Amino acid sequence: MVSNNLRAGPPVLEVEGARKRYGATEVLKGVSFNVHRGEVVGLLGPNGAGKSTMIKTLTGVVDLDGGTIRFEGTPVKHLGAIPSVGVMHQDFGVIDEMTVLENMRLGVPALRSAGPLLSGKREREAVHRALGRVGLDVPLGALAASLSPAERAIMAVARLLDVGAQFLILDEATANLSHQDARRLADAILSGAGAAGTTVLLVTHKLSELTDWADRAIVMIDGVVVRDSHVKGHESEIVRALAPDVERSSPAPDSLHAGSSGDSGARADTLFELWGAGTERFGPLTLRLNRGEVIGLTGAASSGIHDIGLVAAGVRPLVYGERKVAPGIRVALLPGNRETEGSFDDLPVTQNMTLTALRRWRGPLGSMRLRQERRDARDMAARLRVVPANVSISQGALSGGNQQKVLFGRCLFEEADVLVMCDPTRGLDVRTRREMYARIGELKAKGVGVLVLSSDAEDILELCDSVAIVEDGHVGALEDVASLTVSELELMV
Ligand SMILES: Nc1ncnc2c1ncn2[C@@H]1O[C@H](COP(=O)(O)OP(=O)(O)OP(=O)(O)O)[C@@H](O)[C@H]1O
Repeated sequence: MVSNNLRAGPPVLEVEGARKRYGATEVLKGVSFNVHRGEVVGLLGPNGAGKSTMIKTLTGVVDLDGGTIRFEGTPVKHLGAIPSVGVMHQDFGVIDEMTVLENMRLGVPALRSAGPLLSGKREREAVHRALGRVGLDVPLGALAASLSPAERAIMAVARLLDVGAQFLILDEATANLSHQDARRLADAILSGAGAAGTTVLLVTHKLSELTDWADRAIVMIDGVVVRDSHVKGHESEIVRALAPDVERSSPAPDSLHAGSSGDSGARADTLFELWGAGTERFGPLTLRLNRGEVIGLTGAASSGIHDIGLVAAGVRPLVYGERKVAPGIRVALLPGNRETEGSFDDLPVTQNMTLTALRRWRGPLGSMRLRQERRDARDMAARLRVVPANVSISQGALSGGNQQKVLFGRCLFEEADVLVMCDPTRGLDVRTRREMYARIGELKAKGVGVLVLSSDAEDILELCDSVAIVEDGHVGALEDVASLTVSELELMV
């Protein structure tokens, strides 16, 4: 796919011996690396390795305790105020309620006519030019909310490049994008007019993005850089550095699908149905989920798949159609957007894990068995390898991937018959992703029915028996996953 034609120039960014601790926890233990002009460098590492902390020190969100940062040869405290540095996070910094034009002109000096009056014409021309540079053709009056995820991301890049950014830090910015959308974004950044000198530092867990896009990979583990090499020709060594035991811990496809073969004791009775169901965002959808079955619905995050998840879990009401849950069946939800839908930063990890299953720890007189609750949370954290393993700390002190493990632990505590999982592996490292697949395989083998709503092709291929594509809220026919390859699925989404 795209490649940055320019040969790597001198180092733009040099980080030497970066150290950072949060209280007693030393998170960065002397991190050193550099990034050359025109390079695309992937910063990778397991959940909790310190990648976000490294980016936060680079962008000035938190201060380093020790070490140095040099930008274009000059020592700096951080890169936060340097105009040629642009940072993009998962939400792209786009405001949904504003138009494309308004988003593009946010925070930049207004273009005026001769006097103090704003020149609408000059503003529109400037935005047209900026969007043209990244090949984005969207109406300037359209609300950002109406754009596809790829368009929103590309618009955000256009805005950064327009204000002179040449060094882009993408901090898991592609986590919510499908493979195809991430490619479009890469194309926009690296193939856009004048993009030859653009340098990219890319934090990602998606190995496909690394191989598609990056020249070099820096692997961090436990606060230090353990590997720094070109990507091409070193792919398997990079995977091994990231997850030494991934092959061993990877579940065999047969064990993942044991539930549907009937040899696991799972019965093929119906747990849950949607009949001609829909809201203003999707539908009509008819779907039947049986015991031990995993059904996937895939499409871009904006396609309505998460809305289907909320409706399926009974969290959001249907506008039309019917949702039928067999008597006594419990449905648990892993929400798609933990930041706004169910992760409570200020509450301890224990409560984040247990809050939807408190009945488990209720004593005979209704009082809570708090010690048992904490003990169970500690066991669950150990089982899911939450790091750090201290369940008394606040959820907000965990890395994103570890927060996701806590929410998965919450689903497991619910002992539900139906699990509705929206983008279950978002932000998970390679090994943890494999472990989650294995855990879901175990649930399936026990007869739990799982509905996976994911824009990640690997989730669908590893977990699901059948899949339907969702496009602009329209749900296609269910297809047998066994007949699909990764690339076929990626092309479909
Ligand atoms: N505000 C905080 N207070 C205390 N500890 C923190 C805080 N933020 C992060 N940590 C700890 O620092 C370590 C590194 O976290 P960081 O978010 O940098 O990891 P990461 O590599 O980005 O992980 P992920 O891939 O899961 O996003 C973790 O152990 C985390 O618990």
